[in-house]
Amino acid sequence: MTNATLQEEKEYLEEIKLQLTLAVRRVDNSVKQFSEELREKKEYIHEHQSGMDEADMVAAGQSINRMAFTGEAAVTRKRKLLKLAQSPYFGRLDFALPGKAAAPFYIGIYSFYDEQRRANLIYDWRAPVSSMFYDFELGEAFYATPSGKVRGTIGLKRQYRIRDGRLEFMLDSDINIHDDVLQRELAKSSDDKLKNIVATIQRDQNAVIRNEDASVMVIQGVAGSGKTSIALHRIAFLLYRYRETISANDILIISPNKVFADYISNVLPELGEEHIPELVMEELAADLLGNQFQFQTFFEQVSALLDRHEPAFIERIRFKSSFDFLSQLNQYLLHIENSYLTFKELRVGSIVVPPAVIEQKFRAYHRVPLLKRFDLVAQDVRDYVRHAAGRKLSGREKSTISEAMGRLFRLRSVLDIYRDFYRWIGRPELLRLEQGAKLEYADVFALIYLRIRLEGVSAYAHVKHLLVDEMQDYTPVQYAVLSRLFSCRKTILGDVSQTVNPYSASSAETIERVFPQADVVRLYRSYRSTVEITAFTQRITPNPHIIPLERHGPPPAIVRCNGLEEELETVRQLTSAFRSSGNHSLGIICKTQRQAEQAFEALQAPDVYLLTDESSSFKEGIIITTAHLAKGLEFDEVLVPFASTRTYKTEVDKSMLYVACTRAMHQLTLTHTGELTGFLSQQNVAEPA
Ligand SMILES: Nc1ncnc2c1ncn2[C@@H]1O[C@H](COP(=O)(O)OP(=O)(O)OP(=O)(O)O)[C@@H](O)[C@H]1O
Repeated sequence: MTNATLQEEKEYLEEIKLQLTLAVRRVDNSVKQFSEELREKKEYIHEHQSGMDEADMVAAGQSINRMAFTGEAAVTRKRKLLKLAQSPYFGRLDFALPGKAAAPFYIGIYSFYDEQRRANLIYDWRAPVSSMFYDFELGEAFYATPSGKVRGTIGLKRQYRIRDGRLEFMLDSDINIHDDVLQRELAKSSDDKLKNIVATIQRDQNAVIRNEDASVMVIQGVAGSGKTSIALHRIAFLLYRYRETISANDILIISPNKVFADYISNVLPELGEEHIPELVMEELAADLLGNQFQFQTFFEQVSALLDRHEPAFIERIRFKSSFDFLSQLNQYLLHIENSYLTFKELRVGSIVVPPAVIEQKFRAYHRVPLLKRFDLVAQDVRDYVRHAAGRKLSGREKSTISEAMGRLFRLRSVLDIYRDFYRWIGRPELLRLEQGAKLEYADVFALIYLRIRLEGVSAYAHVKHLLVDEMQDYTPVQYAVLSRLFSCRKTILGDVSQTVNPYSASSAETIERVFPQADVVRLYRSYRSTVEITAFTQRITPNPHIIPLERHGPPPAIVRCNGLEEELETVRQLTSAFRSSGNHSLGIICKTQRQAEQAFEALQAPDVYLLTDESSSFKEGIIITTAHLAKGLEFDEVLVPFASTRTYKTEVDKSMLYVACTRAMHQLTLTHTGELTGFLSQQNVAEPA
């Protein structure tokens, strides 16, 4: 790149910054004018209140609201302009239509339209033309618009990093997409929550983000492949593409816990979108059960599995996480409808209602959920009797009819029906419903499913796009519930290797059985960890398809200690070493909550935070937590204490170890007392320095 080019680009940047400053000034002026008008209007109303009738007041109120709304829009615009001024664009494409001269397109996080020049100075990364930045190198290219494909040639593709209004570097990319820039981005340390990746979105990721066709999109991607990032960018894309019909409030994110929800909460605002409503699975469950039942949470279920190896408990979970369970529930629903109804003759005064009449009325409502039909049939039978008798019915006659309809079906409540299901399949031992005890987590969604099928639930009909993260931890019955509650488009993502409960893990294939129309995308490139860390984690749960990005760092270390005291002292030392390293975040990830508390006690420092299932926000710096809660998060450095064979021995333990180790970006250390866990063979492990 020549100095002249650099000079030109610097001048162009200054010019854009100037235009942005002028635009900010214009917004400021208009805001000032608005508030002035608003003040005058309010004063006017105040003074003339007595002479105004109701219609005048309503009109005045509306005009104030309109002004306030316009004022808010101006504030949002100003915020975007100021953000652009820090980093106006990250890419440029020179694109020529056939037979025409090439024109530059600068691409940034938002678009910037200069009203004075009537020109788009910056294109939003989501604009149709910007897709070529991610999809093509130099040469022939095209982009799709709602009215068809536009073809042409890319003559130049340039990348920039502009921070605080200063050009830090720029690169012409004529070979492969952004590898250099991507490397630089990934090598940085993270001190914060998940960030936007607009400048370095990869081609396969872009295809997922911009997919407009899939009604259900399932993304199965290895650890660190950018699933969560992509899903959030996809939401931003959909909000832009369908801005006339979808707003932030029409989207729902189902996340595994509050900490995760907080961890991902920055990305959309960074992309200029509002905060998206989110629900934790358990909140959804409580809502759907009408807060009638106390139930075990997923976290408690997993903790119970970690604490004790109880075959009957495992068997219950395993069965209720199978696709077969869902099929049997469906069969049972058909069965009760066909076999549990007894239609008997009904006498009301001198009128006889034959069973066939009742049955025919009942069957006519086959689209209505079973338990909702009885009232409707009762109404019809009342009409029938009234008609036959040629008079009004007494209160007592009406209740005779209602009671008789209630006796048509021998089970009263959804819970009774659920209990009966286990008798029907001949496995009553699979349901543990002790008086006063909490409902087991594995039963929660089965009960909800029956409730939806038998009583109908119409909540959440307003949602226009559903995002489900950590899909591996939800079972077919949970997906069946989601499918019935949310008829909208869905993006579902996760990694079956990162389950925290191997007895209830769902793979993309399982989910496809519930959503046969799903488009399944698989991502194998891993961006988070160094090659050394990825190679290490592959020893726990191998995946021959994983492709780590070529980025190197120190090999993971395993430190053997002589006794608990020494191990805790080692953790203390490693934490001190972290404080003086260049890294910004350290995750000390344990298997159980108890171990996390123990490590926390031992460290006792003001800059160390303990994250528990009660925590509601992500903290920066040094965090002690469990693998379950660390799922989905990442840290510059990860420390896994107690990596002995005593701690990590079962299948569930292995999942935890894999999740814990895959959280590390640059550095990973494990400590243990006694024999090292069998999930890590000793070979290739570097001894600690
Ligand atoms: N195209 C990209 N450019 C820059 N960084 C990227 C890109 N794709 C992913 N990353 C980074 O890789 C890391 C992992 O991303 P993310 O957490 O979205 O992955 P994930 O697949 O959801 O991970 P996991 O399943 O292991 O929790 C993040 O730091 C993210 O910023």
